[in-house]
Formats: sequence, structure tokens, C-alpha cells
Amino acid sequence: MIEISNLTKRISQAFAIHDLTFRVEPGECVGLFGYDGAGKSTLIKLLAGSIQRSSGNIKICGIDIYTQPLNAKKIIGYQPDSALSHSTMTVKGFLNFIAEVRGFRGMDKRKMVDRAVTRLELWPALKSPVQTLPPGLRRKVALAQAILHDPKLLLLDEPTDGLDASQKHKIRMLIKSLAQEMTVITASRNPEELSGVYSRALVIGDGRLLADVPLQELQRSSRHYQAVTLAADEPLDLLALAVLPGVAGIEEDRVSPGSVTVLAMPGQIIYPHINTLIANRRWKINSLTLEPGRLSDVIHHLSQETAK
Ligand SMILES: Nc1ncnc2c1ncn2[C@@H]1O[C@H](COP(=O)(O)OP(=O)(O)OP(=O)(O)O)[C@@H](O)[C@H]1O
Repeated sequence: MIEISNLTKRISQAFAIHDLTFRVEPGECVGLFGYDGAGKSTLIKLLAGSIQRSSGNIKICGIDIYTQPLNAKKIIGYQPDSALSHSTMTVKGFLNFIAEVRGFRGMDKRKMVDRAVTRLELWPALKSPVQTLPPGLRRKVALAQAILHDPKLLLLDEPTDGLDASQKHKIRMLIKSLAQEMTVITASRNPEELSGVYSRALVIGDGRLLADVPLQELQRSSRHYQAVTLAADEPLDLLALAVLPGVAGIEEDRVSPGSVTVLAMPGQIIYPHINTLIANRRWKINSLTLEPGRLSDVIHHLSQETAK
């Protein structure tokens, strides 16, 4: 689906992207992670063909993005991180315009626009100028124009920025369903937010590839993998928790007193032991969460290691 070889992008003499080589197979849903300035947006822009490379190659479904840009762009949908162009247009006018640029006319155009509007629930905003919309709705318009032509590859740059919790949930569901139909690459500085949708994680730092692994592997490498977080109004008996089989340590939450995280030794499942202890001691617990692993910590660690 995507073949990237020795891709490099220099901006003002510095390497924004440095000698990246990787492939993405059809149907993969890839999370592109890294700290601010890691090179995520630059890589997405290079894949979308919206900026020129310094060297290296990108092929999308066998089509070279730089020698056959028009053919490549037909199969790519791109939601940029930055503001949309033509933002004085109404949402309807803007989406009609994008559909025409994509070559749709008449009934086909109406069908494509209606479908995107329905998927993003944009009907109430159709007559509003894009620039007057709140950030969350503008983000939805950006997503609608990206999927309008049914691309084979969807590139999303921070798709949940500016959205509230319920909108984020809807976008997560939408990306999950889009990922059934197309290959999706999402750049995000908040990896936890959409973690349920990704099959694979690419981590970059200073424009270099730091990790390319299944998402679950990245989660498993977190020291919080299989950790259990408990919250209670009364102080908990930490010693009783610490001596349970498989417990590696305990972290108290300084921000929310009464909340503790019990870490598991590698390969150990501690959740049932904690449950039994709670039942035996009749503790009143407000919440009990099994942690999937903290991706932000792993990415921070990887970035720190490389910076040394
Ligand atoms: N137009 C530009 N002019 C100068 N430097 C740039 C430009 N675009 C990107 N850079 C630099 O390239 C590097 C990569 O930037 P990029 O925006 O791709 O990172 P990012 O991982 O997307 O960060 P963020 O999460 O903050 O958006 C950074 O050092 C950035 O300062």
C-alpha cells in the first residue's frame, strides 16, 4: 500500500525527516506518535504530497507521489492539522467545491457530499461559513473533505484536537469504521486518545524512526501494563497490596489522594488477587481499573533514550 524508502526532508538545513524507510500494508490502521516537533506533521504532509521531499521515495499503491502526483492524490484523503483553505465558504459550498475539484458532478457530487455530511453529522452546520465554526466542527469539516472521494489511504493529522470528550468518542468510532474500508495513518501527540483503533504504532523522534511495532507490543513495554488503579475515600492498606503475588510496586497519586496504582511484575496478572483482597477486607472502592499500559510514558522513554 505504502512504500517509503530513504525519505528525507530538510527544513532550514535541519532534518525534519531523516532517512525513513518503512511499508504500510493495505487495511492497517497506523498511529504515528512522537513528541512536539518530532516530525509527525511533516511526514503526513510528505505522504499527502503537499510538500516536496529532499530525497527518497514514496509510493502509494505502486504510484510514485512525486512523479505521478495527480494519480496518487486521487486515492489519498488528507485532513491537515492547520486551518482549511477557502474558509469563508459555507460548509456546503466548501464540500461541493472539494467534490468538484475531485472531479464529481451532478448526482455523483450530491451523493458523495451527502454521505460525508451524514458520517460527520454536519447537517446542522451546512449553511454556516467554515471560519465561523467552533474548532471541533471545523475539524469535522476537515475530516469530511478528506473522506469525500472514498480514498484508499486516509491521512489524519491530530483529528481529535479541539474536540470535547463526546466528540472524541464519535471520531474514535468513525475512524474505527473507516479503518474497515481504507488504510488509515493518524498523527497524534496524545496516543492514548485513539489507542483502541490502531493496529500498529510508528514512533518518531527528531525525524527518525524510533519504533515500528504492533500497538499492543508498545503497550506491553509500559511499566503500567497490567497495573491496577484503585480509588477509595478511606486510606488503603498499602502493605497488604504490596505483598500480593506478582506485585512489583505501588504508586500513590499525588494529584488525587486515595488513588493508588499497583504495578505488576512482567508476565504477572495481579487483578484477581486485588479483587479478592478487596472482597476479604470489605474495602469500599470507588473505581478499579486494569491499565492497558501508558503509551505516553513509553514514547517519552523512547524519545529520551534517543536524545542521549
Ligand atoms: N515550515 C517550517 N519552517 C521551519 N521549521 C519547520 C517547519 N515545519 C516544520 N518545521 C520543523 O520541523 C520539525 C518537525 O516539525 P513537525 O511539525 O513535523 O513536528 P510534529 O511532530 O508534527 O510536532 P507537533 O506535534 O508539535 O505538530 C520541527 O523541528 C519543526 O520546528
